[in-house]
Amino acid sequence: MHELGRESRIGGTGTEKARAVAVIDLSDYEARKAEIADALWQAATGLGLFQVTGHGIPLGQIEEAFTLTEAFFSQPTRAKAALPLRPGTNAGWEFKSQIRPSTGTPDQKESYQITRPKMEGLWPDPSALPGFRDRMLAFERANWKVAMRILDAFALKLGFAPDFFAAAHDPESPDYQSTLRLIHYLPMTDALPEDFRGWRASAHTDFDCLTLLHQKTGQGGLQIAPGAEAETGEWTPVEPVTGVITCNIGDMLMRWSDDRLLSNPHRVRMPRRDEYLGPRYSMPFFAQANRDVVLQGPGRKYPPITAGDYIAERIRANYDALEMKKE
Ligand SMILES: O=C(O)CCC(=O)C(=O)O
Ligand SMILES: [Fe+2]
Repeated sequence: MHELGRESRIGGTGTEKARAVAVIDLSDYEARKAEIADALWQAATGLGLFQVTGHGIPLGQIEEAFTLTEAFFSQPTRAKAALPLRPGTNAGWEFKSQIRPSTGTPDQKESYQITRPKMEGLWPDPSALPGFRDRMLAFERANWKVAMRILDAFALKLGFAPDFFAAAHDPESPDYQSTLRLIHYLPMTDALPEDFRGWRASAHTDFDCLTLLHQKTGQGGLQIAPGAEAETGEWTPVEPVTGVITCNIGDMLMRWSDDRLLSNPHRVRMPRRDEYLGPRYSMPFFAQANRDVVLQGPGRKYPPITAGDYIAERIRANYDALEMKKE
């Protein structure tokens, strides 16, 4: 698949290049829909990444989710290992197991993923983390609502009916495959010189339609490179601000929009020795159409494929690229 060919060419270090990242206010959405849709479209067809404010998720709810995330990862390894990532799903805990074709090295992180229909037996012990399950499910739903609002603006521009994307991401369906991922990037306080050479998350594009990423003020490192610039290596830093949601287009929506909305490579670099060396926490929500939904763009540029088959193909292509790297 062509997305993968690109991913395996973008693993170099590159340079930094400042570019404006659009910050779009979503408040008073119904009354300002046309104007907001214009701003979202412009950003999503350009850099493929933008930030939103006025999204309706209270700051207190985001901060509470970060606090629960830190509490989750501070549990003993044995408690987390009892909730292992289930193969073929985005549900459960993993430690340094995500290897990207861009570098062939594991991301220096642990993560815990919540995908509604796949969580049986994968919730932490409520006596260790009271309220975790209910609060995280409420946070997941709050993110879903923001994602559906943004996707609705794209539907308007693409000529799809209102609520087209909400139906495609129906959370009550057993085929629901949108995911809230909690991430803990390891601290670098006691790191050896060679540890600074790796990546917290090496360059990749997301598989989904739209990613909503929560970052924390002071815990930076995210960079994006639009289009061909990933290959020439000019990466733009994205400022982390607690409460501001960073959004990027994923491969599924790029295909579904006949390549009009752009899924661009991004990565999380290691801190430099003179920067903040503590842990980094982030919480991306991946809006990914339900498995049974058929993806077909308005201009029919690509043959129809179900979202389930599309993801399976992407996972297989990633695996093959990694096998080639080993040879
Ligand atoms: O943690 C971040 O800032 C980005 C994470 C990311 O790109 C991903 O998990 O796909
Ligand atoms: Fe990503």
